[in-house]
Amino acid sequence: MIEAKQISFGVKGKQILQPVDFTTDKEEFVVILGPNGAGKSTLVKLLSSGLKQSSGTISYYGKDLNEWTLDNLSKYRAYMHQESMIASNFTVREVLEMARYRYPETKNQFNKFIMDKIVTELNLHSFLEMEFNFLSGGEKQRVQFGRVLLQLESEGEIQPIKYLFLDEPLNNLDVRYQIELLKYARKFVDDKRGSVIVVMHDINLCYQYADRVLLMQKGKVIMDGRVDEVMNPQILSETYQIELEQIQALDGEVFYRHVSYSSNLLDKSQL
Ligand SMILES: Nc1ncnc2c1ncn2[C@@H]1O[C@H](COP(=O)(O)OP(=O)(O)OP(=O)(O)O)[C@@H](O)[C@H]1O
Repeated sequence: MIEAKQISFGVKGKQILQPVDFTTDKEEFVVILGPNGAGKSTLVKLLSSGLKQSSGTISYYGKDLNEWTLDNLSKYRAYMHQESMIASNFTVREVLEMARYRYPETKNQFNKFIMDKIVTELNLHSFLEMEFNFLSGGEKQRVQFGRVLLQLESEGEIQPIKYLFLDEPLNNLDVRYQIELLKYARKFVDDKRGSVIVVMHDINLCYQYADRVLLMQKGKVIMDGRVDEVMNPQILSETYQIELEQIQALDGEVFYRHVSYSSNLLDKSQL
């Protein structure tokens, strides 16, 4: 369980995140959605301990974050950030092996097993021996996703719920790998291995994969609820200041699109 009470963040007198409560106590796929600069990455950094809140408290499984050692916390939550450079010439294999660094007690046999499994499932074989920094943007994202998954793997019992924080993980991925990553993250939740808390911009993919959505605007969480409650087209249109409509296909699939310019949204004299 993660419980954040009235957490906020400010810097040099500028309030970047207004006080917010956030609790998650079951396996769920949570998407943090909102316009650029809304405070999404800031919230994810605070919740994953990548940044210290200016006020409020955060606890994991009832224990305040301040009381956790990094070594211990790393086994329960992993954070994939937006920037993918690594300040050294490590190979992809070394980057992945580093994720197992906090499991010295785990037998090498399990480390090898889990590494082979994730490398195969994410199709990373072909660049294992390449220098990480020479990979393309999308390839780096796939390796980083593998790294955070490896970080959370432990032998035996799955309990307690683990937390996978992903900040814009779809950046640079082609459409195949966007879907594969989201399916993998969804399976992580459905297999009861943990919760996924992800910042993303694609509202259609958000609707397809999320259980719960936190909608942010101007440093505030303006809605937090089930995906179908939050992703009301009127609310989304107001938040993004662009007219969006929800379409239901014949097979029942729901998707969103921008109301076309043939509507009265734009001044046609400018076209
Ligand atoms: N350390 C900082 N110092 C000053 N301003 C900051 C700092 N961190 C974030 N900000 C500002 O706070 C706002 C929120 O930033 P944040 O990265 O959380 O937004 P975001 O919703 O993730 O945006 P995007 O969708 O563009 O990635 C932005 O205007 C950003 O410039």
